[in-house]
Parts: sequence; C-alpha cells; structure tokens
Amino acid sequence: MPIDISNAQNIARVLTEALPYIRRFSGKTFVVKYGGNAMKGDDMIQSFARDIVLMKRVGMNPVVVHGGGPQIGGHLEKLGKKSEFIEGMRVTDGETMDVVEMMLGGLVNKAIVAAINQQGGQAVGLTGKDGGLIRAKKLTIKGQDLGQVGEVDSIDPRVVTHLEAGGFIPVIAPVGVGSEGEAYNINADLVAGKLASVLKAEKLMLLTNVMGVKDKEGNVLTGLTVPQVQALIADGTIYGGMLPKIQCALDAVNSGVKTAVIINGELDHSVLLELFTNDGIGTLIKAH
Ligand SMILES: Nc1ncnc2c1ncn2[C@@H]1O[C@H](COP(=O)(O)OP(=O)(O)O)[C@@H](O)[C@H]1O
Ligand SMILES: CC(=O)N[C@@H](CCC(=O)OP(=O)(O)O)C(=O)O
Repeated sequence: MPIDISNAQNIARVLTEALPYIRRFSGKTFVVKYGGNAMKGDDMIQSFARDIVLMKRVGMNPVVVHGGGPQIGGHLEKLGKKSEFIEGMRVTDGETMDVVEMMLGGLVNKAIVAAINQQGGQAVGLTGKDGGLIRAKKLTIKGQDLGQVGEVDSIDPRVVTHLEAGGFIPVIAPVGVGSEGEAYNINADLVAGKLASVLKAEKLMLLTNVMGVKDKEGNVLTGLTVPQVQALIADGTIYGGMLPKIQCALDAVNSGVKTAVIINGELDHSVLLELFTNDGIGTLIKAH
C-alpha cells in the first residue's frame, strides 16, 4: 500500500527519505506521461500539476507528455462518430484527426498548462509540430491501414531543451508531422518513450488508472525485468492499452533511460511518492 501522507508523522518520514533523492535527481530530466484516464476532473489535474511544479522547484527538469484518449472519444461520441481500436491504437480518418488535434493540442494541452501555471510553474504547451519536435511516419499493424495513425520517425529535442534551460516546463501533445506536412495521431506512450530515450532521461514515468502491472491474480508486480515482461505479454497477462505502455517502457530502458515506472496517476501525489520514497509505488521496469 502507498504511504498515507495525511498525517504529520508520515509526512516527516517522507521528507527525511526525500532529501537524498532530491540531491541525486537535481538537474536530471524526467519524462512524465500523463494518461487521459488519470485526468478525471480539475482536482486530479491540479494535484498532478502541484507535483510537477514541486519537481521543478527542487531542481529537476520534468517534461510532460500527455494523452487524452477518453477526451477524444467523448468528443467523437458527441459528433456521432464511433471509435475503433486496433491493438490499442485509434483508427484515425481525416475527420477524427481534426478532433484529435483539437482535443490534444487545444483543450487537453491547455488544461494541463493552465493547471501548472496556477500552481506556480511556467508551462509551455506544444504539439510535435512545434519547433519540428516530432517527425512521424504512418504506422501499420499487421498490414492493416489505421489511417493517420503515426509512429515516431525522429525527434528534434532542441525546443524542449531550450525551454528546460529557460526554466519552463514543456507540455507535449502527441501529434506528429509527416514529410508532406500532414498530421499524425501518435499514441502518447510511444512519444513519451522515444522522448525519454532522446533526452537520456533519468526516468520515464507513465501515469495511468491502475496501480501498476498486475499478474493473473490481480496483484501488482512491483519490479519487472525485460525477460519477465516478455513472458507476461506472451501468456496474455498484459493486453490492450497496457501493451504499448509496457513496450515503450522496455524500449526506453533498452536505450539508456535508467528506469521506467508505471504508476496510478489517480492517486494524490503519486509522482512524489514514487520519486521520493525508498519503496516507491507502482511497477518499476529495469533492463536487467
Ligand atoms: N497486466 C495488466 N495490469 C494492469 N493493467 C492492465 C494489464 N493488462 C491490461 N491492462 C489494462 O491497461 C489499462 C491501461 O492502459 P490505457 O487504458 O491505455 O491507459 P492510459 O489511457 O492511461 O494510457 C488498464 O486500465 C487495464 O485495463
Ligand atoms: C493512435 C492513438 O491511439 N492515439 C491516441 C492518442 C491519445 C492517447 O494516447 O491518450 P491516452 O494516453 O489517454 O490513452 C488516441 O487517439 O487516443
């Protein structure tokens, strides 16, 4: 169970434990992926924003990549459009792409930016189109055409590093741009994983709506290595939306990111509890 920080004794314990981590993480980059499922209402977004601002205030460099799947789905529903998913990816025709860009680059991005600024930070919202951040190419799964669904072709992180150096917190929507200037809808986990690799992040943090990766009995697995994850995928224990999440966590730790962690973003202060307590929370993924 995560530590309860609603009483003074526990807060004191957390503060004492936190100090060495604050020193160790100072100046390091942390890519935090904020999933749409963990953004239910303003209170949850404000609580997330408070953690991000605190990270920045103690000298760390948080980079936020956000999703917004449920928010896109809700708007499509209002328009009378049904969403179809193939292996966790939303089939994206031209009309859907417009909604994706409006929701991710507009409403969702600005809600997070506003919350961070309200909590005393200075956030700047971007999509992958800004500063040439995310070059994308069309993604096909097992020969099926998913429309304007993309994967990351390359990342030019300069806009992010400039913002970091200027004291800003980048907040990135997972929309990429193709060689002809066309927009691509990219799963936010994939963007977060690639960005963490390119930025050589200390940690990739994936915030979702479950306590971590669970085994067949529903117990949260606190630590996993690459071979263990592969076995859980092979026997079907990991499926659906957890698949791209775990895959990008694996890719990140295999390409130089020290650790990746899957945690419950619905939980108050989940980011701080993961970073600054000895036990952490959720599922930690390491290369070995
Ligand atoms: N082994 C597993 N452990 C935990 N969750 C799993 C597992 N396999 C599949 N899932 C599903 O993955 C979901 C998280 O992925 P997703 O809905 O795409 O989240 P997000 O929107 O935060 O990216 C969980 O809500 C759960 O239904
Ligand atoms: C291709 C694809 O599926 N893109 C996602 C992008 C948003 C996302 O990834 O949001 P979550 O992190 O909240 O799931 C989508 O259209 O829903």
